[in-house]
Amino acid sequence: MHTSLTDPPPTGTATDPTRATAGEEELEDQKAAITHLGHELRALVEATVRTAASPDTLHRVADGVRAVTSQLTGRQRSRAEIPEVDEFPTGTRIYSPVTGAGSPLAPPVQVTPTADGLVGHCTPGIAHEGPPGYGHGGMSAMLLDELMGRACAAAGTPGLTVSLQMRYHRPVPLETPLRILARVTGTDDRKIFVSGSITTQTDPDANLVTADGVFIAPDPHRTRTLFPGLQAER
Ligand SMILES: CCCCCCCC(=O)SCCNC(=O)CCNC(=O)[C@H](O)C(C)(C)COP(=O)(O)OP(=O)(O)OC[C@H]1O[C@@H](n2cnc3c(N)ncnc32)[C@H](O)[C@@H]1OP(=O)(O)O
Repeated sequence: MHTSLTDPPPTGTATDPTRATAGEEELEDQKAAITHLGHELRALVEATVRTAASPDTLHRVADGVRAVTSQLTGRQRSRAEIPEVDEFPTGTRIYSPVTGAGSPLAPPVQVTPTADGLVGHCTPGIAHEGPPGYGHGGMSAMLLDELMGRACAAAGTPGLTVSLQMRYHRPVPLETPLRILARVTGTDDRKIFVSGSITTQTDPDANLVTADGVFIAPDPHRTRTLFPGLQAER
């Protein structure tokens, strides 16, 4: 299972049963619309980094994009605000630059639980290029950081990365379905030890990138200072 830029736009996302309120239908509509826009923006980003269009065309498109951007008016989300459609810290983050269906930066990774952690699937495009034809090393770190962080939350203890040790074994091919694994390997008080790997889906035994990370569950007394959006909305 993976998504690519050529897939049709996905519709909607999983429903959080704790949100069975009068606004649920509106939230689902909002998620579907955010997902639709994210899909089109990812296609724009990919077309932008692949095109060989003339300067005239690029200027014309840039003016068109500016006109489109100016339509996204009205209230803007503040820095610490958690979108109403999110299920922070354990579920969907719709604008995540890794998994967010609404983010033009995200491949986006589809995450599924496994027996002992999480598996992610995605197909990065040329927009995520480092060496010609291969993924950017920072992109691999971002994929693993997110999946490993989510593995902490899935194991019951959301945490923040304090250390991420990366090992790049082979270049990560672009436009190739990838598999990202993450699992918690141990805990010590607030410290959570996590490992992760990236392979292609067709050759899951050949590690391209591996990582070991330490995550820290924030001191419960400081969580609301770190994330004031939780205080306001949850
Ligand atoms: C919803 C899922 C989303 C997933 C997103 C992906 C994850 C992310 O990208 S998170 C963003 C990147 N990370 C950050 O911004 C974190 C920045 N760091 C911090 O804010 C703080 O270090 C914080 C809040 C995590 C911990 O601070 P604090 O509560 O003061 O912890 P502190 O008392 O210093 O350390 C706790 C323990 O961790 C240990 N520790 C701290 N840093 C490290 C480290 N780099 N390596 C190993 N151990 C460490 C300490 O030694 C201490 O251990 P012990 O209790 O045995 O002495």
